[in-house]
Amino acid sequence: MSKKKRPKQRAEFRKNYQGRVRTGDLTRDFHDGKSDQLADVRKSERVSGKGELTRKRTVAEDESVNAGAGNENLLYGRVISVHGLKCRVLDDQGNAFECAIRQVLKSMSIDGRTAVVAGDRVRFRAESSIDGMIEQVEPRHGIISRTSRGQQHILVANVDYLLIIASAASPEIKPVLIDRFLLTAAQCNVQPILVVNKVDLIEPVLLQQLIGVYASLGTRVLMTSAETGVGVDYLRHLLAGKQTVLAGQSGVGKSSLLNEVQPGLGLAVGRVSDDNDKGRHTTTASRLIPLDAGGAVFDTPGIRQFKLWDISASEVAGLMPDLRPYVSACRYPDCLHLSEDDCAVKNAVADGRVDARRYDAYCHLLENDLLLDSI
Ligand SMILES: Nc1nc2c(ncn2[C@@H]2O[C@H](COP(=O)(O)OP(=O)(O)OP(=O)(O)O)[C@@H](O)[C@H]2O)c(=O)[nH]1
Ligand SMILES: [Zn+2]
Repeated sequence: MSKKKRPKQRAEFRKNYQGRVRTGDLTRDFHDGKSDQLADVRKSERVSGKGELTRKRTVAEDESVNAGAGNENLLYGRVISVHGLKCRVLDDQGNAFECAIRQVLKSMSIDGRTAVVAGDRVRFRAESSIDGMIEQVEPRHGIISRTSRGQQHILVANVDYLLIIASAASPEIKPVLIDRFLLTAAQCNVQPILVVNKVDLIEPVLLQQLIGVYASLGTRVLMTSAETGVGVDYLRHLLAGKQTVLAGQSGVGKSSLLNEVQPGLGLAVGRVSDDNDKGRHTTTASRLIPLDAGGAVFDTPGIRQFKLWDISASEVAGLMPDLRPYVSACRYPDCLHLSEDDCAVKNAVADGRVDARRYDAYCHLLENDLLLDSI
């Protein structure tokens, strides 16, 4: 085989391999947090030389050999963060490695920046106890991204849940922030979970109306207290085996809740300053927190407070499940449902088919987040 033909063949191998294996054993096992077990299964099948899995894996090995290295000694890991050409990777035992990216992976991506992204499941070669080389990247699902100058920039991949944490008090609950995160979840096709923490600070009945609105949209809503432990068991149960990204402003209790979900984590907890009712961003670096029950929580400052980067004003109503049914009935295809005549969304609000508070939320999002930016 001539050297020139190799990249094409590799691409074909990759295509076949991805199509047949990705949605099956590798990805699922990772989500179940059973990669050690999987490694054992593979080892035994390698010995027996039989079975589907062995055959598929051989293709993968060929691919790696083509890339210039065998993969018997590759470790599984998850990328925590990417800094230029280096990635910080956590292996399945929780050891951290600084990894470079194999050139062939870089050249396969159209945009060099997305060859490897935070959240990626990778196989890498340990070159010392702290350094390594990423050889393979598993296919992605649940991508949270933004687009800048026409290019998609992935912030984190392989996300099952966007955990939107708000606090009932101190800082006070801000529905606008919740709405913004919900839109992002809808746009990225990631399931949102709304957690209202610090319920020990108020009469829970005061939250009933707000929670009712979100629950009626089909959003899962939990009330928790890191202080008293209310709702923590259920949260732990939900997060088990899933890849979760945290969102929520500073001081709402993200670290405190995680410390309760997994006792012994010992994450630093900040103090909400009295003067402005804001937290202080105790946590500034990206972190990946593997959970004992499988899965992991991904916490990165860039995502916690993100804005509506990629959503245009005309898309918002279509991303709100209660407004969506009326959008296509509008007279003008580019209707913003604000001041246009004979607007189906406004008519639905007028006769009570859409909750007026939700329409207010819609106007607020548009006016504060989107229209101002574009003026
Ligand atoms: N009363 C009460 N206080 C809480 C609760 N959860 C957290 N706190 C307090 O709120 C403050 C902020 O908590 P953190 O866990 O640091 O909040 P965070 O969201 O991780 O903040 P950043 O790291 O700045 O983003 C601390 O003083 C916590 O003790 C709760 O359920 N009830
Ligand atoms: Zn309209």
